[in-house]
Amino acid sequence: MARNKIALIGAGMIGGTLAHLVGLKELGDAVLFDIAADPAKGKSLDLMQSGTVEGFDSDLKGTDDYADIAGADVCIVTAGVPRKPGMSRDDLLEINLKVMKAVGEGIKTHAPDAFVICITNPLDAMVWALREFSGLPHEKVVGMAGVLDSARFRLFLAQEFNVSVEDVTAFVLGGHGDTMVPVLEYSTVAGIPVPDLIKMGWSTQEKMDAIVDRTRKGGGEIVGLLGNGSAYYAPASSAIAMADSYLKDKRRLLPAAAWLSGEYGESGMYVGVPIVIGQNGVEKIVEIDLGDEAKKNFGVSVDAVKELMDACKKLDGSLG
Ligand SMILES: NC(=O)c1ccc[n+]([C@@H]2O[C@H](COP(=O)([O-])OP(=O)(O)OC[C@H]3O[C@@H](n4cnc5c(N)ncnc54)[C@H](O)[C@@H]3O)[C@@H](O)[C@H]2O)c1
Ligand SMILES: O=C(O)C[C@H](O)C(=O)O
Repeated sequence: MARNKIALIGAGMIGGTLAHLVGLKELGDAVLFDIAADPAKGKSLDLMQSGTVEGFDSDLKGTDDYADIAGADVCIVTAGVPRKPGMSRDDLLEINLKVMKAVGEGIKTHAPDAFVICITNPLDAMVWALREFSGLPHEKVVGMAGVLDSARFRLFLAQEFNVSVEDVTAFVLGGHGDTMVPVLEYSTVAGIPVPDLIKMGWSTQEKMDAIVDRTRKGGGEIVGLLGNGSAYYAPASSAIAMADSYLKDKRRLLPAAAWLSGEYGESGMYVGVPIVIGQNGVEKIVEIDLGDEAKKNFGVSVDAVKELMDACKKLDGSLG
């Protein structure tokens, strides 16, 4: 049986970490595509040499030739630039939109059957633009952010309740920006809803509010500490969880930016919602019943994404 082929478009900090996880988890072979070919080739060699020690046989190839991604089962897109301290993700829009055009056309020509996971920021507008430029079916193009934001939310909740992260479930919905919506009423410890845990005296609403706030600012906290670039370990793990669900038809229910056509009262846009990922890509969009506050916050977040889409349309007439 042929191995899976995973194309990593962008071989920077997340791209390299993705390639390492592909090897360590024996998910298949990977192509590391980057406009900077030599660093991509160097990273690939270094990673394959780590495979000698770790005992994985993935073929990892660095390249700047789109022809090398032909036949990819999955493309994970991190090409572009990350933010620096003091910047918002939205400040990356103009430069990364141009990158999405080149990447979308490359995927359209060379890997039109792939399941595409976009990571590049500002995420919801970039995955929308990437889908437009690539012309791939909407159910085969998704954005990674919700798994990462929810992972942060789960970690902070696990630390507050002093329990294993394994037992904490939580959703962050909406756009991947300052308006994202961590949903406390759907967060649980081993199935016990967080609001019930507060009633039981395990924590307080004030502490939960602080955790929600820290989650919303979770990317910026790391950008500030790193000083030059943004998070990459957790983003890579999050995208691999999505790729794994697709490749193994696991049908995991994960929050991700997906194309809406009527769900949550919205159409013609990408935003973070719970989806089931299986062999066909987005198998289902799950419409959970949001409380009044979460619904209002989700609306604010949707409007913020729409503003970014409008900005993209002004910058590139073909998106009109
Ligand atoms: N969605 C999320 O949750 C999330 C999380 C973390 C980072 N990000 C975003 O992911 C992106 C990548 O982050 P990173 O830390 O890997 O950055 P990085 O700078 O380390 O890597 C980006 C790579 O893209 C390459 N590149 C630039 N233009 C290209 C093009 N036209 N074609 C191919 N490659 C190109 C660069 O040479 C570089 O190697 C950033 O936009 C960042 O904001 C998103
Ligand atoms: O914060 C960033 O700029 C990177 C990413 O979106 C994150 O949330 O870590």
